[in-house]
Amino acid sequence: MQSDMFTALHWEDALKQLRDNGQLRDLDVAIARFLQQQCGDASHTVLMLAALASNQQASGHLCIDLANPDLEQQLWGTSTPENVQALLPGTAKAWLEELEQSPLVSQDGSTPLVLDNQRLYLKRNWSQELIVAKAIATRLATPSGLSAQQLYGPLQALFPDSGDGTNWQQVACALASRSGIGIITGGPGTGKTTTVVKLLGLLQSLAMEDNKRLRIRLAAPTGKAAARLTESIGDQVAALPVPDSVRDSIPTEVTTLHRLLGTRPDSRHFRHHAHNPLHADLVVVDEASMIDMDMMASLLSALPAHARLILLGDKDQLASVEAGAVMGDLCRHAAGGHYQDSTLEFVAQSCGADIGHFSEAVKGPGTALAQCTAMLRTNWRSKDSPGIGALATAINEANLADIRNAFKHYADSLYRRQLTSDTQQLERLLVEGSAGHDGLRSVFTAVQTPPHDSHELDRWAAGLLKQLTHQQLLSGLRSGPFGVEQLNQRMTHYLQQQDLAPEREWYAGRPVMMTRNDYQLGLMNGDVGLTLPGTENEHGQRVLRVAFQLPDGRIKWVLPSRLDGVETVYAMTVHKSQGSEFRHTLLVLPDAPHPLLTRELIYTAVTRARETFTLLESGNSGVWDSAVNKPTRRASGLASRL
Ligand SMILES: Nc1ncnc2c1ncn2[C@@H]1O[C@H](COP(=O)(O)OP(=O)(O)OP(=O)(O)O)[C@@H](O)[C@H]1O
Repeated sequence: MQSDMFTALHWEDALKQLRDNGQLRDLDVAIARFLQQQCGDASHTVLMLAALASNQQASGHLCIDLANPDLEQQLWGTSTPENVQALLPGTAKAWLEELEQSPLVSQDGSTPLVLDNQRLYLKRNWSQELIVAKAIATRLATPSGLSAQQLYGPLQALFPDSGDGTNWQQVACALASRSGIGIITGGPGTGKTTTVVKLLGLLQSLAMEDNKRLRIRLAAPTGKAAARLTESIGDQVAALPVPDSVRDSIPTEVTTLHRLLGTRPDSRHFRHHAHNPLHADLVVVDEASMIDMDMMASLLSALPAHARLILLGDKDQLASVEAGAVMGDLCRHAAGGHYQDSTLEFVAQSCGADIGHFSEAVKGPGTALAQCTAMLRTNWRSKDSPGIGALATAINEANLADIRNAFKHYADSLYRRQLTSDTQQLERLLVEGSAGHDGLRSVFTAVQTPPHDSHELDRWAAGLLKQLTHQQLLSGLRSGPFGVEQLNQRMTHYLQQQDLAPEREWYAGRPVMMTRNDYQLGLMNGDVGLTLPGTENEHGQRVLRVAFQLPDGRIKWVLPSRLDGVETVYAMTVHKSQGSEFRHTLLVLPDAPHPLLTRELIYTAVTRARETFTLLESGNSGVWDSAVNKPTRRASGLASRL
């Protein structure tokens, strides 16, 4: 029995078995077959590892980290095949030796597989990681030419009330002014937008004093995130204590990264790249945790050498959907500071902050990257809803006792409900509203009475789209009884039972989400629209159209027949909710732990809530606890390269 198990299967049979088990995709199998054709005597181990390296991308990994003590977990997740030794015989040490001997593997990217520092990459992933690491290192090594003395006066003017403690926003501005890259991380409401607006004021003022004018571009990974930043940035720019000429030269329009780089129909290549760089001197990207390695490589390649890059985001949020955890890798040590003496001195001189006031930061021999990274630590918005902030902090610290206390202590903003056998309990919460927020009934009532004046339609639609964000149900999963697919079906059915929605695919009040980018329509994957009666046709009938809000705030009306990549969105995955905020967020958990339910996922769900958060548990509290105790680990070499 034992010897049978240890007899290696033929590589094709092993691949087939793993594909049949759902542990490899067709694409992964195709890659192994292609490599076998390239190199007839490729070993079983190399072909299997190639297929698994390809498959790792589906879990967000860039490579197989053969030195990872949890390698088995990385390769197989929670279901290591019983005959694993027959599928992939040997140990990581033996695999490394075989890989080193293989003509398909090199260290310099001259082969389809790359082995770099005990990490096995498909060449494309390795190249992207290298582009990102090199571009960041070059920017880190490029001093901005701005001295602490030059920064002092403007920083005092921009932060007049710094008080005695360390003003991390001011420090962030100083550090981001120092080299070709600045990274500002912080939880919701910590003032990332406020800080970056002041930073733009600072850098533009200094440039204009020098008779230059920075070409500034603002971007975010999704349309929704771009729209949200557009909404919040305008007022802040208007309030900047800088001369009008400086204020007027700071843009308030935020575009998506895809639009910034210039998508081309039917091509995955962008219009802007290393040989046709962006026309910009300063690029700010918000919600940077959503940027995957592929996009980061494209962005950095398209930046002209002199242009400064500022990344804003929350390092604790879910990593990007596609492979890589760039923001997490870049901010790995942000909480500790790790500032070198020269950095502390620069901050002391530019911010006028006594070194003693800087004691929150851990002084130490941090990397060059740490010297231009700042973490904002005070949640200014949570003054209105301190419960959300307390819960988010307790989740990040994986402190189950603090989590329980937060629910107890902030019982007016944090709710924990057990879903009972009453199967329509959840539907009622969403339709009638809960925790003091209106539900969908109010939206469905309002959509029945469009304004008579067609000029008012846009404003009406904008108001309803906003109303839709009062309350949002989130799930970490797509499938299963508490996955968004079934939740959306249940909601549709309930609305029909309540006579709020007719039994038709398209009806007034149906919220939909784009599931792919439609460049012709200018709508991006994740954009949410609301189906509404639009203008009257020649027969006096109102034709249904779907209203989307564009990043610049305008309303775009689209006929349902023009939309082929959309789905109903009464419930949304936590992944898709990134970049959005809702007054009341409800997170529903399945009745058993699931590999996709991680600490970052529930942190992201909780921090989507502006005012109140409701946890809906269909099983016992173990599901939530196990998610809190499961941080995401994505294999990548970016952090160690930097
Ligand atoms: N230093 C400060 N003092 C007082 N209020 C502040 C300060 N910084 C920011 N705020 C206020 O806190 C709120 C949140 O700030 P801001 O929008 O800049 O945070 P953010 O980190 O970009 O938030 P998010 O990404 O969650 O939207 C705003 O109302 C802002 O005016």
